[in-house]
Amino acid sequence: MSKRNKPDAQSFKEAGSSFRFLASYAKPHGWTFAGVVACALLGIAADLFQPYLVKIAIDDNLMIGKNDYRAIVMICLFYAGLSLSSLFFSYLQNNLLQFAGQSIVAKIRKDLFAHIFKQSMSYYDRTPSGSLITHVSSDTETINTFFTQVLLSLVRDSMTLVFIIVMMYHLDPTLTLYSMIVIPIIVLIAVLFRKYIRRTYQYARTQLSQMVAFTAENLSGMHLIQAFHQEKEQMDRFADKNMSYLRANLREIRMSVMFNRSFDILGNLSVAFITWIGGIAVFDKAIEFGVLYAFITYIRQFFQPINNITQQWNTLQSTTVSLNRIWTVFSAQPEVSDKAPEQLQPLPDIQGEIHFNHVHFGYLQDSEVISDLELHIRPGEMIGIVGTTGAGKSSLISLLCRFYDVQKGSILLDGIDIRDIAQADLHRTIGLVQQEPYLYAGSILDNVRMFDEAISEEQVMEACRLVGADALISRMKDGYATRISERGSGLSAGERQLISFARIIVFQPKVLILDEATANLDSKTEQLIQEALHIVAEGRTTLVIAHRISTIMNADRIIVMSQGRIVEEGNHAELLAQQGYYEQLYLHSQGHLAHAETEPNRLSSLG
Ligand SMILES: Nc1ncnc2c1ncn2[C@@H]1O[C@H](COP(=O)(O)OP(=O)(O)OP(=O)(O)O)[C@@H](O)[C@H]1O
Repeated sequence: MSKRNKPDAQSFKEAGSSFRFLASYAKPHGWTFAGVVACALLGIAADLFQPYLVKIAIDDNLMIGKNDYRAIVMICLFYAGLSLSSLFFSYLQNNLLQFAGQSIVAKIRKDLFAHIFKQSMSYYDRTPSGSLITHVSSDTETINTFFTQVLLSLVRDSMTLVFIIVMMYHLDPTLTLYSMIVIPIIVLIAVLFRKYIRRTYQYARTQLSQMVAFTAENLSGMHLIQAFHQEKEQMDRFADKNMSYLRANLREIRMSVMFNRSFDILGNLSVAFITWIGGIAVFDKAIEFGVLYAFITYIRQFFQPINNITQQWNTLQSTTVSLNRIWTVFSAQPEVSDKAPEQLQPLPDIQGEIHFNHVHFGYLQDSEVISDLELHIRPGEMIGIVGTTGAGKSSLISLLCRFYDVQKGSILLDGIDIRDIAQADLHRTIGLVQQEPYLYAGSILDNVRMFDEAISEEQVMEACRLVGADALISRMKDGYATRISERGSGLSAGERQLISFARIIVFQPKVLILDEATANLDSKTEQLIQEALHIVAEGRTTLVIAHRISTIMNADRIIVMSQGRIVEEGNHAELLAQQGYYEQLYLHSQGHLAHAETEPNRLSSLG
């Protein structure tokens, strides 16, 4: 075995941990599994007693010319009874196992979804959403197959094997020993194929997950793809991935077929071998004919469970792979987490004072995007944030929302370090409106109150009236009950924005953040949004990131950022008077490009 393929202690440890994790989910269903084992035992006994009944009929009746019709009829009735009981127990066993398997998987899926939700933004930065979809959907489904197929086969078929060996030994120990010659060959074939099947299976799963991830990414970026006429390129890339998955699947199937056929051949050879050895024994009168008949029936039945167990090998491989992937998700600890409850500070009546206290932050080690940033915001103040692309404006907001933790320095809300506040409390205090507000598939009413039934329809209508969205909602076919589809398609950018403003009014956060909220709007809609913004910002500390200077011209204070630092600060008039970067941005936004270009390009040379 090459060094690369050698399972190291770590991989055994991981497989052990993930199966222990699965066992913890299976534990509450212990009694159901006990029921499954009991049903399997009774079903197998009913099955395996049947050849023995025929042996009794042959050796104790037919072969000795007893001609006891009553005994033959009784044997036949008993035989039929055993068949029916076997059917009944197998039905019961399947149902119990399905119940346990489905319940376990539903619980894992629920916990997995909750665990993914707990992760910090950095986790989503490095984990493609497509792979998370695969974990929640198909990986959990594989675990279900493990319970309903693999476990069923392991329980039922391994018990069948033991029963058959016991019955064969009872009939004739010598023939049993001859039959057992095949066992080392079976082990050899299993070991030989094991390594290859595992590798091909893992490869196929990786191809599938790449294809799903690619599909998910394309669906979320569909606007961009169509706008840039990227359909053909994306189709070609998809076709490549699809083809790789097809090839990987075919390779895996080829391996499985070879594996299964090897067992069939082995089974047929064993029957021929036993017929030969057993036939000689019958000629020599060493055994009775009925014994040989029962023996051949058992040896045929002997290969069935072995074949079943080995057929489950693929599923076992896939379960290991899926389980490891799910386990990896469960092992991920959120980088941003709440302190112990006793260390958390309660949020009293928040005033909305914010202090960025010499904050340093970078997404990657040794690459700061916020450098020693110091900013003090008074309660109720409206702050405009402008700056060049990549200056760190959105990162600053992400830090305030605690999507990431600062690396040095601190952020204080009313004097409390936000790391000492429960995230749920912090997020209730801060309202975030983004350039593309997220809307759920549902009614307008539910979108404004975010499915919180405690918020009445009147409150929602009042909020919409305040931000000027009421008139447009009333014009819609079903008013507030109008259903909007995923991400709010069917509504204009301005309408989506107004709905997200109404949300702010309803949830009453003390701090309001608008991240480029008016960037996508035409000037008429922007005017509408500006008016709504003034209403929404009333009595709240407000931070507005804007590309258009017009959005923040009236802010109490404007900060200009570049390369993670504040380079200018003041109100609109003060900043213009400084004739610095702000003035340049202002001239750009006013369309005075010619003037701006005569100036040295100070914005891009900042830092
Ligand atoms: N999730 C992320 N992972 C790694 N780097 C990031 C991430 N988000 C932003 N950055 C980088 O951090 C820097 C600051 O980005 P940020 O989005 O804060 O700038 P910005 O001022 O909001 O820019 P824009 O006006 O273009 O939105 C940029 O260099 C950007 O590439």
